[in-house]
Amino acid sequence: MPKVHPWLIYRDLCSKYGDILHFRILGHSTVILGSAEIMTQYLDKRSANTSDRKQTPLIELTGGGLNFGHLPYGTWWRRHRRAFWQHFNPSAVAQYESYQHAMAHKLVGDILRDPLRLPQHLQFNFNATLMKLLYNIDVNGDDDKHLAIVDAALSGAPQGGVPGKFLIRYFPFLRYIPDFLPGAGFQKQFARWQSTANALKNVPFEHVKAFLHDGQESIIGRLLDALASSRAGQMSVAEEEELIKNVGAISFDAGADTTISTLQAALLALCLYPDVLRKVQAELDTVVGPNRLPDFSDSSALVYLNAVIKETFRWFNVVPLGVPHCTTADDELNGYFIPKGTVLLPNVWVCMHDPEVYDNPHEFRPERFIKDGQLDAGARDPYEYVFGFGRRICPGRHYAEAVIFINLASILHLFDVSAPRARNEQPIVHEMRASDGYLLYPERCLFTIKPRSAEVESLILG
Ligand code: HEM
Repeated sequence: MPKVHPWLIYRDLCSKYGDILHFRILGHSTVILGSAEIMTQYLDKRSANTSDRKQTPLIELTGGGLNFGHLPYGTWWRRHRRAFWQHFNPSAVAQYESYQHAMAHKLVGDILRDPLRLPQHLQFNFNATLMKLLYNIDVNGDDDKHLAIVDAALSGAPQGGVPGKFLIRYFPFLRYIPDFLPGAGFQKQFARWQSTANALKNVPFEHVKAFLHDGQESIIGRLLDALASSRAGQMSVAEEEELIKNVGAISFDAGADTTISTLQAALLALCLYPDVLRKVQAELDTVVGPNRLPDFSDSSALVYLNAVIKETFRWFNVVPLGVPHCTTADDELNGYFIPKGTVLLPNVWVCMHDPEVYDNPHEFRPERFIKDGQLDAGARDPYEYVFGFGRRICPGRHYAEAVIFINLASILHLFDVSAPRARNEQPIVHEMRASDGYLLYPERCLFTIKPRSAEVESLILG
């Protein structure tokens, strides 16, 4: 399997052999789905048989056991998903808006005080907001112990997804090699990752349990209350608690890197396309005006900003090959036999950069989503692809969209972003490089960020 930008290699192979591409490696079948039509046909419309996940010991070993996104399709996964969705469906997410708005205000204050640490401020904002909503924990500054737990826990799991990084993926018996043998240093690394994942699952959860009867409101508290009032359920208390812990922990594991990476990509795009930045700021000036920060109620009037967000999702796919699905039973797709257990990889990147659908797809051009002054309902909508498919579609998508909207609107209303300049005054060109694993991260993400006017400070500080 190609390790570097595999979506480009699959695109070339698919243009030669068709949009269903089959590989067989060490007895395991993998199918690449190479067009938007085939992804919708197979992963959305036939999701009863295409919603499983391939199991590998690496999930547990790298601490990914807390992420129910890895669970096989079945009752245990469904229960997690139902509990998660209760608190992340559109009307639940709407209840978090006032806190998200307050945290966006804090974010612009942090940027004003210390603009050089923009990526760290974005990370703090995302994790601190979730820590409050999930556990009612107020974090204190960057060196907060709960944030340290999140950071430590998120370092392991993505490593398990790096193709070829650990041979255990292909030879599971290697997991039993004792750690004192030469070459078995990975065992110590696995032990560390599992211990940090356990801390993320347990420490904030125990905090909620300790304060459960003090009338404090939080998502995990509400799930625990529901557990207390339905003791006659089908699951033991231990199972229920395990599920609740996982619902909390996955929000960081699945949500943080994806959302922060998308926000950074939007800012990066606006550095590279200053005309787009000027247009979005003109819109904010008209709709929001100089005397307040943007709010969620401005969203329907901020057509251009919403198009910028859609274009960011299209232009920069954080998960370019989606999260692999897997078939539960033998199947047939357009005349091809698909064995049970086949891994299905949707090449999301290719359908977001299809020149037949998006003219000049490598250009960042939000106008492609606007018609007659409104968002164009006829344009291919990135939200239908970048958040995955069928029964596995990302259940955190409404939360992610809200975070991205309010933070981006607030930053762009108050600050100018541009590429930093080298000593010879030339702008430092940003590079888009894939980080390890299946997540794309804009690397070398450097910005110059400055208040748009002298009034910004008083607006932020009130
Ligand atoms: C830009 C932001 C995000 C993107 C692009 C994104 C994308 C994805 C994708 C592609 C999947 C796999 C879907 C599939 O299997 O077809 C997924 C799964 C998931 N995401 Fe997100 N996500 C984002 C943010 C979030 C946030 C903020 C949360 C939580 C608050 C979240 C929670 C989840 C969960 C729980 C799953 C597992 C679903 C399952 O397997 O049933 N995501 N996401």
